[in-house]
Amino acid sequence: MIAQFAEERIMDKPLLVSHVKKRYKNKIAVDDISFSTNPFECVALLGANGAGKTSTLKMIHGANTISSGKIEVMGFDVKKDLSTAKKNVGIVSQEDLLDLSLNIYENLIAHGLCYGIKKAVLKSRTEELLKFVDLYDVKFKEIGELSGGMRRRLILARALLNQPKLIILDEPTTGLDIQSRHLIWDKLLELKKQGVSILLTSHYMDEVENLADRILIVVAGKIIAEGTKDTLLKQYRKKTLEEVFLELTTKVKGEIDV
Ligand SMILES: Nc1ncnc2c1ncn2[C@@H]1O[C@H](COP(=O)(O)OP(=O)(O)OP(=O)(O)O)[C@@H](O)[C@H]1O
Repeated sequence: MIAQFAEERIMDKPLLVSHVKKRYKNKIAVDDISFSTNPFECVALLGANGAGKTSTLKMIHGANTISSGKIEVMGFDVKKDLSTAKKNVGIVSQEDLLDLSLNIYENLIAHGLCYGIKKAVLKSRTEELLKFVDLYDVKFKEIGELSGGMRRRLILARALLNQPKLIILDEPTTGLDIQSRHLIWDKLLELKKQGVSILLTSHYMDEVENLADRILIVVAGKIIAEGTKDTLLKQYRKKTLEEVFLELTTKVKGEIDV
């Protein structure tokens, strides 16, 4: 079991984002957004290029400063206690930052040591995770030899080393073939069943439909719609999520452009 919920107190809200803004000089990239995630739940941020999704994720794991508002990860305030908050979240970002001089196994061990995981625990956890992401049989392969799908699964394993109850993924399957995408989806669904809370961004409607229990549609830094796929279809009287997305993003973007 990756996340040991049975033995630990389950946080009500693994992630709490409250009235958060991100400003880059004169540009407001994230404009007063609020949402939370629950254990056993996957929430998807859906938005066009430049909507503010990555900026939001970066603030959650401390790669971006928070211009205003509050973010809590497992109850830890990211502004006040970033290092503890970071230990409680697994990150699969667009930049994978793997060490090319180390093989798969060594990359995980090196990352675990940086997180302060004790060597004996780290070794067994690494082996367990390599099996979980189906990389055990190739654990001594160099990073340069890996396919895109293998790389993503390695990054997922790396994100899980500290047994986080919240994982955030920025476009986890972009550029992968359909088999590789399904492999990642299976792993994420398994984690969700174990109680992990997942926040992801994606441009793929099928990915969002497969994984997300709740969808937040982001336009120009604001959440303009939120719901399950079914509630969104009903509310906007559409047959597909893509139609809802297109209507909302085209209409609102048009209003903003004027
Ligand atoms: N470091 C930065 N400095 C200045 N502006 C930035 C910076 N990072 C992002 N932006 C701007 O903030 C806005 C939101 O960018 P962000 O990357 O968060 O969008 P996104 O929804 O993740 O887009 P994509 O789907 O293309 O990844 C964009 O207008 C972008 O140009």
